Amino acid sequence: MHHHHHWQGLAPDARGASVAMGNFDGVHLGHQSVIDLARRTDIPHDAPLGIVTFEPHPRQFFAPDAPAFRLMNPEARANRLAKLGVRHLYELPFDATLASLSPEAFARDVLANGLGIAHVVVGADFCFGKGRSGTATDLQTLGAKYGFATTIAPLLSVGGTEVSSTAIRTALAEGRPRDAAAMLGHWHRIEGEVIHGEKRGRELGYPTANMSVDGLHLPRLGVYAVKADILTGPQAGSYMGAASLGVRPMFGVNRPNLETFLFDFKGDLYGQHLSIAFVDYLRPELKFDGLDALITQMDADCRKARDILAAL
Ligand SMILES: Cc1cc2nc3c(=O)[nH]c(=O)nc-3n(C[C@H](O)[C@H](O)[C@H](O)COP(=O)(O)O)c2cc1C
Ligand SMILES: Nc1ncnc2c1ncn2[C@@H]1O[C@H](COP(=O)(O)OP(=O)(O)O)[C@@H](O)[C@H]1O
Repeated sequence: MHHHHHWQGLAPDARGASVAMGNFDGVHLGHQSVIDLARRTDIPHDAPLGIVTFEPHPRQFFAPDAPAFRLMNPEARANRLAKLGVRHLYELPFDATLASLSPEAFARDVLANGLGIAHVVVGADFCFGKGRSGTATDLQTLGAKYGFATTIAPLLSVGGTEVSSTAIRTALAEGRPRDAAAMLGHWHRIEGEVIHGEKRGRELGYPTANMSVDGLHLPRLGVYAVKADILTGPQAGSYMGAASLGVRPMFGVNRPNLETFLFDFKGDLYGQHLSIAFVDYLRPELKFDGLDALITQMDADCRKARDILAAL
């Protein structure tokens, strides 16, 4: 995967390319259809498939203090896109200059003259340019004027709900990870490095690999049945587990994090990269009357999670 961060310096590989454009937060089924259309469209130069996206997410740029809403961090997004065969990722730095471009200036200066793309695919709800004033059909009109083809991908529905990053956020916030997965086309995952915690898990008989969830949209806080993939290190592989997403009310008020106990695993995970897939919501976090009660409940959580995961 090649990352290209600057459009003004010209990214030569985008000359004649077919690109999919959007925020791709979550890389859900709608995004996958946009990418498929970009891939399938014959283009004269046989240029590799590209993505044009924005970093930071435009919403983050306009409301930096709003609650974190991203489904995945930029690294996880890049990894997921790479798995779909994307070779070139054009991450346009979303700043005051880019935000102030009119739809026409964006199409002309960024897409046509800057990147030099031959073909762009966007979802039907794509908006662009100052004040989000340009629509997908405006892009088509501007493409005809400045020399690139535009394909508009229809929106998808799953189970009667239009697939969108917003609908996925809602499903996750309501503790419905399977509904989110149906729209994503894959399990919702949180990926990151294992960090040090309070060293309390091992005392309880449940060591937990801790991960930061800062900057991410939070699924409903509580205990989940999860699939856990160790991505790096000598013990890389797939495991099942039970995880707690939250503030650990047993132990005071803490910053939310994700703590995963991996079944049938022994070893050192500090510094390794983990990908945790949310499969089922089991229960809210609770403040128990003593550690024994917590441990008894964790035993029950793990039995339940094993049953659920064995049935996948
Ligand atoms: C399956 C499971 C269930 C948990 N349930 C709760 C809970 O109900 N209340 C709570 O305060 N913490 C809960 N925790 C979080 C533990 O408090 C936390 O993992 C433990 O304190 C270890 O922290 P440490 O990794 O920082 O040492 C749970 C953890 C797991 C793995
Ligand atoms: N089955 C397991 N699941 C999760 N972590 C494990 C497991 N076995 C060993 N570990 C190790 O133990 C650490 C967690 O132990 P814990 O006492 O909770 O420490 P911390 O508070 O630093 O998270 C993990 O980061 C990992 O290195």
